[in-house]
Amino acid sequence: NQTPHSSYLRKCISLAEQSPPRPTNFRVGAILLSRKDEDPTGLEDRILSTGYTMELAGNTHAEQCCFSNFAAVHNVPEDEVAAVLPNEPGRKLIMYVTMEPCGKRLSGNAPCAQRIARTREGGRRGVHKVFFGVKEPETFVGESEGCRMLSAAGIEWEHIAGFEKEILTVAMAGHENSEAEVNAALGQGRQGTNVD
Ligand SMILES: Nc1nc(=O)c(N)c(NC[C@H](O)[C@H](O)[C@H](O)COP(=O)(O)O)[nH]1
Ligand SMILES: [Zn+2]
Repeated sequence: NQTPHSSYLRKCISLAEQSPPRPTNFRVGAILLSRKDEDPTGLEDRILSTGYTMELAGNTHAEQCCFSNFAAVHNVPEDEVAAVLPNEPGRKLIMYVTMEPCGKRLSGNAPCAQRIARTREGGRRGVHKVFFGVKEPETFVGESEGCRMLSAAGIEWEHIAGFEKEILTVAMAGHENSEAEVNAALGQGRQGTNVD
């Protein structure tokens, strides 16, 4: 199967490993790219931006940094990124994230599913699909709402199995008893399901 998902998730894990460990969030990595329609191999992908948790100042999430970095290159603030994202016929915007985009944040900051949904403002196609390696564990906000919010915004999502333990180990490295938390999250039985 010549899908590029595994190599992108491995790249996202490397990004997540650059995130400073904290007990109050997860270390996550994200990639934004443009993919040619009908190109399952991803050989014609164009990487647009990357991000990892707390890459940028403040309590920032990987997906948020991914958009902020792209917006900065185009001299607009992150909340105007929709206007500068490519909107080309024959190509679609795709995101790879180690973890399901958050639907709620304990800090109250705008969740990433909302930021992703906002890329479709102004009738632009915005992000078409999000691939992630794990559902968000229930550590902070209980049952995650991210996938439901993406679906509600007409954005497809898909869980790519096979990297759960690795992704969770990186994500929870700053947590107390992280090993036990990783195993609990793996056992939650929510990993590996494609239904939200
Ligand atoms: N998809 C995703 N990318 C991230 O970069 C990140 N850190 C999380 N983490 C989700 C988790 O639910 C929140 O980190 C907590 O709810 C605390 O909220 P804050 O991060 O302080 O806003 N999720
Ligand atoms: Zn988030």
